[in-house]
Amino acid sequence: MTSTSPATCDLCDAHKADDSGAFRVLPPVWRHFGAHRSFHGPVSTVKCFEDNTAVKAAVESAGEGRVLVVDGGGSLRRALLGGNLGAAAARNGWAGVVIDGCVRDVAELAACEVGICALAPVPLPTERRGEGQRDVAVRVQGVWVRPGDWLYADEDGIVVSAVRL
Ligand SMILES: O=C([O-])CC(=O)C(=O)O
Repeated sequence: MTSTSPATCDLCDAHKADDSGAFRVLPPVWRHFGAHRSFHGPVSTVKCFEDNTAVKAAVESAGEGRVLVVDGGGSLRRALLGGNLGAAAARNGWAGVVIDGCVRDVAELAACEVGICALAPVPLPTERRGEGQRDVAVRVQGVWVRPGDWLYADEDGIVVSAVRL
């Protein structure tokens, strides 16, 4: 799955003149934590803040090759995904998880056969209060990402498109 992902640089070469908003490049703030450094797929979203209830529910459901984009409000205080949820994402067929927020269990995540991008590691987990929204339009680092968009990630960065590229 991952070896066939188009390179983000090639996608940007092809779409660099696209000013329609259909093709978007996320700001370069991401670190890779999963075993897959190149991944792509249609987007499903979670919007939450320092509560990973909805992230847990999502990665414990069938991923079907999708990329879960988590708008965590950029919080650096709590980890929205760790080794258990990373393993669940891999087991349930998610292509990747992109978290505008933090992760933990870095060594365990490195062994998860899935793409995982986040801002940083932090060891403090969330407290689950049942909050969070699923499959709403989110803003990730200032860029709109919508369910059904296509996301492409590799070591050069992350791009999002309204259509499959
Ligand atoms: O359960 C959590 O909140 C995060 C975590 O540590 C894991 O996924 O293993």
